[in-house]
Amino acid sequence: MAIYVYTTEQMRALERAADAAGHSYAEMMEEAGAAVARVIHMLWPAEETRVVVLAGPGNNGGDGLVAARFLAQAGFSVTAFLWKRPEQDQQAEQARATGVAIFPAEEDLHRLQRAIERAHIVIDALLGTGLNRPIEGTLADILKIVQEEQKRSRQFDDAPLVWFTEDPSFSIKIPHRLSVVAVDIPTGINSDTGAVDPATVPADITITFAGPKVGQLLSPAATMQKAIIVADIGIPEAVKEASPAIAELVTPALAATLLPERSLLGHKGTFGRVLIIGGSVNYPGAPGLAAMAALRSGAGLITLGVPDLVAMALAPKQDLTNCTWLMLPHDLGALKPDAIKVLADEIPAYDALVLGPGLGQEEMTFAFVWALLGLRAHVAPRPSGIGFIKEHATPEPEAPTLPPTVIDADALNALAAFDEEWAPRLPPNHFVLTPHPGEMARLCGVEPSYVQANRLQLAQQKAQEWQQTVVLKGAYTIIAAPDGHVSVSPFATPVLATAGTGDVLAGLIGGLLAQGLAPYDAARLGVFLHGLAGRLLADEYETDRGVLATEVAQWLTHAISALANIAGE
Ligand SMILES: NC(=O)C1=CN([C@@H]2O[C@H](COP(=O)(O)OP(=O)(O)OC[C@H]3O[C@@H](n4cnc5c(N)ncnc54)[C@H](O)[C@@H]3O)[C@@H](O)[C@H]2O)[C@H](O)CC1
Ligand SMILES: [K+]
Repeated sequence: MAIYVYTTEQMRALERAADAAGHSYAEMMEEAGAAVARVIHMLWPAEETRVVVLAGPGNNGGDGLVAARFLAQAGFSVTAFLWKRPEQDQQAEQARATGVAIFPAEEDLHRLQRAIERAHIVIDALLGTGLNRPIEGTLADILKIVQEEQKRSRQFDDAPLVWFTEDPSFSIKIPHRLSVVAVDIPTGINSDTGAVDPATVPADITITFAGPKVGQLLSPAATMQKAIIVADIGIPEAVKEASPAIAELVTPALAATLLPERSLLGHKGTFGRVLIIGGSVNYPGAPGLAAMAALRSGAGLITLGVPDLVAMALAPKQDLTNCTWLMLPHDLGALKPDAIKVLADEIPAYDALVLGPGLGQEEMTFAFVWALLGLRAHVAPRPSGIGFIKEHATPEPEAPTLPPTVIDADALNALAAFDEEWAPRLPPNHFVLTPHPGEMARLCGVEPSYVQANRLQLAQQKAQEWQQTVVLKGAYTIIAAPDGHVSVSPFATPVLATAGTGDVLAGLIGGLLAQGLAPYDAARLGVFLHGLAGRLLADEYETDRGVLATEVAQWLTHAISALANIAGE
């Protein structure tokens, strides 16, 4: 079952279409509330748990009251406070009939405060996607009460950011006393832009309906939600497939379908050869990390094309004894255009290339990148002829035809530094560009803040303009295809925010390209496995800091195994 990411308008259209197809609004609300209750019941024991539901004027409040009813029926002790919602409201009446104590919030904030002080769970059902103005007055007062109590009680710091469907594959950490569970989105988050009202209370668990709203995945909203669970509210598959969405979420099920088949009769040639080109004196480790990841991806043969002194430093490293080496011409440890001569003969033997990790930003290295990509013929420095001796001009090698290639790190900076249009000169749908926001900003000639504020749209627009797959890294990494399709990674883990993890991702995608995946699919699967490895490591260490990029590379094998198990289910 595919999960899509929606704008607020797309979500409303989807609900309209579901309603028209016979799945009424009332049924959707019923399912939404039931899902919230189900998740809570899965994680907390009913008998000992006191729940306070804060219900607002719209459908979000309705969902909350449906959840209140199901929770009361399951044996939880439930109190609901209505804000701007009549007490005779249908959902409130039904909840009351099952034993939910209901009070108007406005009239007695002290009672509300006392209830929250004694509660284990606060359900935030005040506002959902209907937010349309700044939060003030009583609503701000209510949220302040929750926030203060949350601060007093919480152990929030290391809880990992996770994303999963209603069948949780990862642990959720429950803060010691008070947890905040948001219905659909935390109140105050703009579901389109990701803007956050200062009154917003961060949620430990957000249960979002049908699919994530795009704003949830953008900054700063992404930081206001820890675990996000996508709950099915019964919208028929056919309606979902026919309705527009802004992106697709890379779910475990989707990633599993992308795993390359493995023939029993395979040999190392079957599984593809990857050539990693990078490295410089200042960054000797980066190509090594890419190679480790390519090895772990299942590719058959990995070669590192690096300056010899980088090879000396890397060759003894444990995993890298499994690689072969290609020494490339360099000046003081920086690759130079002459490297093309060596590469021209070698490249036809490879199924994929990774270009960039650790290259450095020397002018001659950029010239090498341009020449390799066929952007500009390499002009050899003229030998200083003496006297009458005739210059013997060696013919310049043509830029070799490249296999599918990952362009990463300083190779992206080389593209950004190219003084003409590079995109039209590259064969279309042949490259995966893996910029982080800073590199993306340079490539697009905009500020990094602009990239972050427009992540999804910018990646989509540029992938189409450049006719290549773009992986815009960061929390909820975006993968955009040349044909306009966009996928979003479900992972937003700080584990991966450490030096070298980008090199690991580049090598991994390269390894998947070598196994025959198309650029967009290699990128989607690579980003997923990379995030999953980080997630598994965070669970293993029970912390989301201090994990090394080498470990992320090593754990790719665990990630692949976990995913293969999902695929086998
Ligand atoms: N996704 C689905 O298929 C389903 C979603 N459901 C839930 O419905 C909400 C959206 O409901 P809606 O009634 O449109 O909006 P809200 O409940 O968020 O509230 C709107 C309400 O609040 C007023 N308002 C907006 N901003 C403010 C503000 N800053 N201060 C005060 N008042 C404000 C506005 O004027 C309206 O009166 C969605 O999130 C889901 O939870 C369905 O229930 C199931 C199907
Ligand atoms: K909410």
